[in-house]
Amino acid sequence: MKPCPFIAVEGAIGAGKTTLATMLSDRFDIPLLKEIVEENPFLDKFYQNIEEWSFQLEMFFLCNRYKQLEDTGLQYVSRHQPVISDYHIYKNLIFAQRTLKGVKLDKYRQIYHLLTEDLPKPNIVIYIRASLDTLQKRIQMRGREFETAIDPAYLQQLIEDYETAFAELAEREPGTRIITVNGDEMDFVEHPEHFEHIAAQVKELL
Ligand SMILES: Nc1ncnc2c1ncn2[C@@H]1O[C@H](COP(=O)(O)OP(=O)(O)O)[C@@H](O)[C@H]1O
Ligand SMILES: Nc1nc2c(ncn2[C@H]2C[C@H](O)[C@@H](COP(=O)(O)O)O2)c(=O)[nH]1
Repeated sequence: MKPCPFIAVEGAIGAGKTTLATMLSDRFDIPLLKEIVEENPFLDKFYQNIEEWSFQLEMFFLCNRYKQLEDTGLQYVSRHQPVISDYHIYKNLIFAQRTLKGVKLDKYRQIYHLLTEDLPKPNIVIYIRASLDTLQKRIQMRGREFETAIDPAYLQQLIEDYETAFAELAEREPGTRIITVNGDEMDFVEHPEHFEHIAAQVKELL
């Protein structure tokens, strides 16, 4: 018997996670867990001064996701009900390792491992890989005011961090099915056939 699907859609900022997760949720009638972004009180300040605000921001994301995934475990996973989210908890570490240093990073890592060790983990991960150019265009298209301050060098580093992190995840968790989507070529917003191609791969795993 196939395990009950817990699907996470991942990729760097603007890769299309929320868009694709929403489309898949609609297609397969699976409840969607969405990241809360607009109510985040630190994002604006963070992009103005990363060093000053990174610890507060990373802890805020970690605590929010912890609560959401704890609820997900109770509501869906432990009841063998499928669920899809537009993030994987692992992204906390990807970002924190880029934005924190020294003692703060050590403390954060300890808290991260403590909080996440018994959280439900996705068994299907859709990783949208996209170039800097694509991410910048999509971030601009989305038009969030605070993201106009994102430094292209930061975004490029995140792209590389994601690549390393997902290669590590594949090695560490061979049981997790990872579907990699070429986000530069797959325009699942404008081209229905591109979405169908992804949906067919997901359907095989359900
Ligand atoms: N594959 C795609 N092709 C074209 N536009 C896309 C694609 N994926 C997302 N978009 C657009 O890019 C913007 C960012 O997408 P979003 O899903 O919010 O990204 P993320 O959740 O990864 O940050 C949105 O305006 C969305 O409509
Ligand atoms: N420093 C961090 N920033 C994060 C984290 N998760 C999300 N974000 C930022 C990136 C975007 O500006 C915004 C929304 O994220 P999307 O990828 O959904 O566009 O929040 C994090 O853990 N740390």
